[in-house]
Amino acid sequence: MVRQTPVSTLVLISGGGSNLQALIDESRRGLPIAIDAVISNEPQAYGLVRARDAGVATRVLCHRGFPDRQGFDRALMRLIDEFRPGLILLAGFMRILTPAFVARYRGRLFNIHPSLLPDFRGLDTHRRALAAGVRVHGASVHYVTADLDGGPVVLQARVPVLPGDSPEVLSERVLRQEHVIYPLAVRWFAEGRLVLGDDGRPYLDGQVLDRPRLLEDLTDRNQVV
Ligand SMILES: Nc1nc2c(c(=O)[nH]1)N[C@@H](CN(C=O)c1ccc(C(=O)N[C@@H](CCC(=O)O)C(=O)O)cc1)CN2
Ligand SMILES: NCC(=O)N[C@@H]1O[C@H](COP(=O)([O-])[O-])[C@@H](O)[C@H]1O
Repeated sequence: MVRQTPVSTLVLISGGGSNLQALIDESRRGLPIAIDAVISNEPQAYGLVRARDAGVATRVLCHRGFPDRQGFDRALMRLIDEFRPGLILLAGFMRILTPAFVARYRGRLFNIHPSLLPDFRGLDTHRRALAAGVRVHGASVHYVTADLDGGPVVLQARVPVLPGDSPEVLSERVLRQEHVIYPLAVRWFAEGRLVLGDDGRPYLDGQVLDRPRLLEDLTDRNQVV
């Protein structure tokens, strides 16, 4: 049974918000989520402008105002819980979250990461991929756990690394794929098709995802939102 009621959703950002914009756009085209608020740890994040232009509530919680990571995360949890979301999406959110935070939102907390995990966890992925000489790069949607960028990956998209690519050119090629796979994975969750099992493994339509689905392998392309 595919759930149809839009899932209340919060999106956490730190920067430009292009993935946020893709989620806003797709929610207007039928993606069954209701983005109730966007929260940024950076007051100047352009994603806040995107949210306001879309009529989405915004909140700023600057991490610099807290003595430690735990204090910031406690305040962030209080703020999030005011909205009682069914889904929390990290979209260019640049803070490592504490184990208490990820435990509270287990199974309904996702991130979009600009590499083919488990390769290139962390930051600066495009420069590192070029330095490593990989021929294929890409993006991953994963559940967020205490293991930084180590949570179960549910969907990936691959892009070629071309001769002469700079980190900026490569990041744009990856970003275009991010804007496809994030809304698709979110749709799977919002429709009740994607769950995180008690065993810590992801299940799609009742079948364990023992490896990420690849966008290019999805025969039913109209699954692509
Ligand atoms: N507990 C987890 N927290 C976060 C995860 C995760 O999987 N588990 N994903 C990251 C997203 N991310 C990469 O996709 C990422 C973001 C930030 C950092 C990082 O080193 N942050 C520094 C500050 C960097 C800065 O302010 O520019 C920090 O928090 O000290 C690494 C990976 C989101 N959180
Ligand atoms: N480690 C987290 C991370 O690097 N996230 C990455 O930040 C970029 C900007 O996103 P945005 O345009 O959606 O703000 C995106 O490529 C996203 O994957």
